[in-house]
Amino acid sequence: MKKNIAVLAGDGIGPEIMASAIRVLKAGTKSVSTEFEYVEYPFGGAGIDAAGDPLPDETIQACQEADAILLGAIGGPKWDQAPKRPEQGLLQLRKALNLYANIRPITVPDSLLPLSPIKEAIVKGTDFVVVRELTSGIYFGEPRSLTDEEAYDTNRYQVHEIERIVRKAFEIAQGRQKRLVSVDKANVLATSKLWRKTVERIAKEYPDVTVEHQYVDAAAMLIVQKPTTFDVIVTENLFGDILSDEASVLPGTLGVLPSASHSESGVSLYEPIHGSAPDIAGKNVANPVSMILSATLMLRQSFNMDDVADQIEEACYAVLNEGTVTRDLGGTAMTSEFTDAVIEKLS
Ligand SMILES: NC(=O)c1ccc[n+]([C@@H]2O[C@H](COP(=O)([O-])OP(=O)(O)OC[C@H]3O[C@@H](n4cnc5c(N)ncnc54)[C@H](O)[C@@H]3O)[C@@H](O)[C@H]2O)c1
Ligand SMILES: CC(C)[C@H](C(=O)O)[C@@H](O)C(=O)O
Ligand SMILES: [Mg+2]
Repeated sequence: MKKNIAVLAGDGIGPEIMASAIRVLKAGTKSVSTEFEYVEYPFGGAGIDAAGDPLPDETIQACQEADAILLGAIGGPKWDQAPKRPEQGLLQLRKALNLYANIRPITVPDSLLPLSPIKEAIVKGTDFVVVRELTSGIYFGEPRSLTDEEAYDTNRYQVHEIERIVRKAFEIAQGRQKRLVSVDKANVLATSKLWRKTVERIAKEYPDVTVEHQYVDAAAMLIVQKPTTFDVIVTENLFGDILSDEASVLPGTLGVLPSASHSESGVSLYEPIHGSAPDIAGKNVANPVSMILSATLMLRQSFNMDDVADQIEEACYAVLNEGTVTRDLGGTAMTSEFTDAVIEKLS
């Protein structure tokens, strides 16, 4: 059996961490019967440079036909003034593929406890999932306007968009600790009032899951104050973006956090939660764990290959445990050295 993986390495550290993840994937899957074919397509700033568009036609078509998509990261100062920025290409891709459910697991493996900036007593055992709505809300709402005098965006949610992400979160909670926290700003926002009402209604379909509502400002505090109290968090697009970056303080770096994005029935996309890190790009110092773990999410969620995913994850954690860590975690390992060490564990 052959699986076609569309590879969108993107910009900045994207190509560096993608090269690492693909090397690890090749090592981890070398003795399985499934054959993986990795084909690169231009995307983001690299898409603008190659084809004048952050999401060239060839790229979107290849993504639609692929068995899974691996995405590195996009963006950077080079394209900040471009008529269509790399970030627009990313939003367009998510929308075109209907990737409404962005799953962001936040874990702090024991190997990272000594490196976390937060006290071990607080952070030990952190293991929760942010279920972020990804194709609606203020990112996509119309009208929007920008002049020198005034600017506005529109936060809009239709009830069916809330229903499907909330159901997804309940299903994920059912497979975990059965505790769901819905994060909103229902004391102020109309969208959040509809969100909360919808969660209350859908909750009746999942009586085995306990539900709590938190305002986003309080949730932002609790994530770093009592991270182990969370199991599954469901929230709208913008809040999910912000809270998941905040949660990277728990493991100590954005460089270890992966994500998976799913539609109702089409292809899924796997990408780190962080960006292209222009400040460290091209230096072989980026932490590739976020991309490697995104690849393991692909193995699990698109191909049911839990065994290989387990082996790769264990290899990563073993290497971290030995103190081979990149600069973001206070170490000196280069991206390629870390990758070599993971591959050695797999062989
Ligand atoms: N999904 C995406 O492709 C995505 C996500 C977020 C931001 N962006 C874009 O990336 C560009 C840079 O944004 P930013 O600087 O605000 O955020 P960023 O996530 O790129 O970087 C924030 C900080 O985290 C560090 N960091 C991120 N990933 C790392 C890794 N793997 N290893 C080590 N350190 C890492 C960076 O060096 C930087 O100090 C912008 O153009 C932004 O729009 C893209
Ligand atoms: C680059 C940007 C559009 C994107 C987002 O806000 O969704 C990023 O921050 C992310 O988290 O993937
Ligand atoms: Mg983000």
